[in-house]
Amino acid sequence: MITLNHLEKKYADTYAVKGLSLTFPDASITALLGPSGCGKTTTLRMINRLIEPSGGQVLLDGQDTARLRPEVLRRGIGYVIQQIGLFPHLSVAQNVATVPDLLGQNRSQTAKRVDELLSLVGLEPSVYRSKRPAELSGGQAQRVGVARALAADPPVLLMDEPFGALDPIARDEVQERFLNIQRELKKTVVIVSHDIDEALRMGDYVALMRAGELEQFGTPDDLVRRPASEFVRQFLGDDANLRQLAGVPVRQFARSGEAAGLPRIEAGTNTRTALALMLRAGSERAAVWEGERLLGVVGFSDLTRAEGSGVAPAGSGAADAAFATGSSSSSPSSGSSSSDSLSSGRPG
Ligand SMILES: Nc1ncnc2c1ncn2[C@@H]1O[C@H](COP(=O)(O)OP(=O)(O)OP(=O)(O)O)[C@@H](O)[C@H]1O
Repeated sequence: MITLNHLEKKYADTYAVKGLSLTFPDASITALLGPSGCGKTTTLRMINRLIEPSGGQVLLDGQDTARLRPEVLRRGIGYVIQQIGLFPHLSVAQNVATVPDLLGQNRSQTAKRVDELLSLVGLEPSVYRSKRPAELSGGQAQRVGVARALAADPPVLLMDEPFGALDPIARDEVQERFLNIQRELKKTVVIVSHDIDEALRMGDYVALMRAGELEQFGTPDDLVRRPASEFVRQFLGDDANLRQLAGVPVRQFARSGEAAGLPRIEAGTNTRTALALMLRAGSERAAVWEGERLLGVVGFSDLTRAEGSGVAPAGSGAADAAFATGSSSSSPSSGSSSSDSLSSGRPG
């Protein structure tokens, strides 16, 4: 658990971060969100002591990080940044293995782990392990960066706009992959973002900052439905409900029911996309699968009446708007069934 205790950073007579007290819950993703210059990166870099605080404390599992040697501290903290900084002269595999190699870990075990991690981030090891960074696309390089940060198996992962350089489609995919990885690895993750969609989608919790201070901490639902101030409401914008719906995986709506013959939908598919896919398939219900495991079924009306779930408030229009992003000319009961479009909707 990471706790910030009246954390401060002052440059000359201006505070970049001021009196920040906040706990990042274990095994969860917390998004640090806020306008440019509000102190997100400074906060993140005070956690791994790339920036030394001017006041206050960072506690890691109750221990004051100021008392640890920075290099010892950083061994337990992965760090992913937008400019990934892969070593150009090393292969992808060597880049991922940087920390395990530094720590003198067993070579063959490391090689196995590197392959596992490359597969996890969606890079086929046999294709990518020998490539040089210059041969990768931006998105592939960022995946290698994530794999490298995970290679040392740190309990804590700090990510500073890790997907910022990606185009929207690639970003969607890498975010989804990361969420899948996180469901398995359950790291304590702090992710800096100024992208509201990303924060609402990725964050189990969101810490919204303003001018170096904390404006609100809560679940995405808290911020969207119970904004603590006019600033929060305005920052999230009028379409916050719709955005949140876009960030909610359809697994949240899966319930027991007869799944035989229903088109398949991957559990990680976001609700807005799920609605569009069901429309396209002309099916009012779909079976929700998590890989090989059937989670249950979901009905069109469950998604369009998301208000009951605490996802979108009644009368928000969120569900209607989500509906319209699909195929607005067809109705759920029209059109031919195409389970292919459902099952190929999103990587599981
Ligand atoms: N080395 C420095 N010297 C002086 N001021 C600094 C320094 N580093 C950051 N600042 C100031 O501290 C404030 C917070 O910066 P920080 O980079 O943490 O913001 P941010 O929220 O991450 O912004 P962005 O989203 O634009 O990256 C800014 O006003 C910035 O100008």
